[in-house]
Amino acid sequence: MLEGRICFVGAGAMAEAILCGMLNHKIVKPGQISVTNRDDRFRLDELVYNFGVVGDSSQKYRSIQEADILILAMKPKDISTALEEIRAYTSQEQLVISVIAGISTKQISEFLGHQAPVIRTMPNTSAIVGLSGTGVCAGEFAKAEHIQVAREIFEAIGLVIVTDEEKLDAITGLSGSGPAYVYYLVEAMLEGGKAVGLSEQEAKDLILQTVIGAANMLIETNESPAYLREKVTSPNGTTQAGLDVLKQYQFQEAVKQCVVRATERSKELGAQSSVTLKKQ
Ligand SMILES: NC(=O)C1=CN([C@@H]2O[C@H](COP(=O)(O)OP(=O)(O)OC[C@H]3O[C@@H](n4cnc5c(N)ncnc54)[C@H](O)[C@@H]3O)[C@@H](O)[C@H]2O)C=CC1
Ligand SMILES: O=C(O)[C@@H]1CCC=N1
Repeated sequence: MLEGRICFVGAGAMAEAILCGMLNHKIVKPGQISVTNRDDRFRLDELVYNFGVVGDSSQKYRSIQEADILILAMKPKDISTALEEIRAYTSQEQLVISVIAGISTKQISEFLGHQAPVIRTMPNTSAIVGLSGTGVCAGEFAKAEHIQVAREIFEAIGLVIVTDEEKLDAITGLSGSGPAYVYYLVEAMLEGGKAVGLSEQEAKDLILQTVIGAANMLIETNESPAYLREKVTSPNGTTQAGLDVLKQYQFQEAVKQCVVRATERSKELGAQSSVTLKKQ
């Protein structure tokens, strides 16, 4: 169990995924968690109703002030306004954990204007089912004990890799955004299944089992994806015919460039926020 109070600043999809994962894994009680956002009290009511957390918009600053851990979960474009509004209610005694794409620990410290320990993370929405892959790194003022707290939170919602901050943009482009790439593939396979005469339900059931089966094969056999692919591919068989079409459309290069571009975008989001900070 984690001790103390946790306050989410930003109460959208990612905040919900993390708090849902933490509660499912019972590392905190609902009463330890507060949720705050800019001004949408209906959204807070929804989280209070669904999870039993604390979400009284009239107590926003008090929730922030009384928190031991602040989890920053607003969009990168909103961080400067958000921290400008709340920084007077934050202190160096608090641990600040960010899930925001592209924003460095140094930028967060500059926005806060004090030396609170900052941990930058990049989870993904599979946190809801306890299967996030999360990259975690420490900022200048964070110590091993702070990494340990972040590890405890994010291990409750999946796998954690503690790493250097220079890798966080890459983790954002690979596994932060990664679930969307897999869903996109599933969408395409659904269309394929329907094009060859399966019903939507038949195609969906078979695709999901195929994705789960392939993921489990990768984990349990510890074989490379290339080796496992070759085992499926009989010479001149059906898989070979299908993969030839993927090659024709440069599937592997497209996916590689997708990760590269998403990583670049993470860096751009950070750079855009620095510009906002300088203008203040
Ligand atoms: N959705 C995803 O798959 C992932 C998102 N992230 C990161 O998580 C962060 C949040 O993303 P989502 O939850 O998807 O966004 P969202 O749009 O669902 O939620 C954003 C929340 O921030 C709040 N907010 C906006 N301005 C604010 C302000 N000035 N003060 C306080 N709260 C404010 C909004 O009211 C909303 O509750 C982003 O920075 C994103 O980069 C990280 C990993 C995965
Ligand atoms: O698309 C985004 O910017 C966020 C960050 C990682 C996943 N979603």
